[in-house]
Amino acid sequence: MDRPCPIIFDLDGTLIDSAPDIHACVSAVLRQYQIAPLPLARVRSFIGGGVELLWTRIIAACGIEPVHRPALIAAFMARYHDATALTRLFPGVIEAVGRLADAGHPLGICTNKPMGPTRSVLQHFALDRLFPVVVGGDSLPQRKPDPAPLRLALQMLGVEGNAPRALYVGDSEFDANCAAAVPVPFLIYSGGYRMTPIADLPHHAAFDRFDDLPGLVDQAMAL
Ligand SMILES: O=C(O)COP(=O)(O)O
Ligand SMILES: [Mg+2]
Repeated sequence: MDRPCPIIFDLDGTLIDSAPDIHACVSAVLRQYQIAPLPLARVRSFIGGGVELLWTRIIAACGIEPVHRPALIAAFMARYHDATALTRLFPGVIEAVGRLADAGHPLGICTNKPMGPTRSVLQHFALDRLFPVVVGGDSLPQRKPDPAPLRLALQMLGVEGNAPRALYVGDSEFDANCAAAVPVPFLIYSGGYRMTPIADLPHHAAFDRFDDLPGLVDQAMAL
């Protein structure tokens, strides 16, 4: 590698499979309100835009009176802030991220997940030491696909400029459109929570296995 390249990662659906924990927290809150739970796949399809959008979608899907929204979100956050029991790293994540860190690439996280649960889950998997920069869904008024959170993460890693030399790695429509708006090249992980075909999303390259990520990074940097 000639020069290190800052690499920012999305979290839910990219590094971690957190949908089972998010689903469990949602189900517990719905049960509290005597509302029938939604299947895991349905809740998974609602993840990506952060907690506010998640609950907008749940409220619409379950036909809940919008007046309950603040109480539902508060009850959800009380469970979500340290929900890690059902969350797993995607296969090969630790090895791939470790290799990129060892190669000297500055690493960061830009997620729409709020900072509380983000910090909990990074600590739980001992990933906090690998990611000196973390921007969460409540770090700024804007969330992905707005480019502001990713621009902030890049700035915190010392990257400046209108089309910075950096990479974003994510799984969803929110990530693809955010990276295109910055703009930075986007590497999409196919195993996450995306609902749109990869071909319909702006991206530089796609990967199915984290073992392939370090090689893809080298290729992207050679451009
Ligand atoms: O919490 C969400 O809805 C999405 O989080 P992500 O940005 O890490 O995918
Ligand atoms: Mg994601």
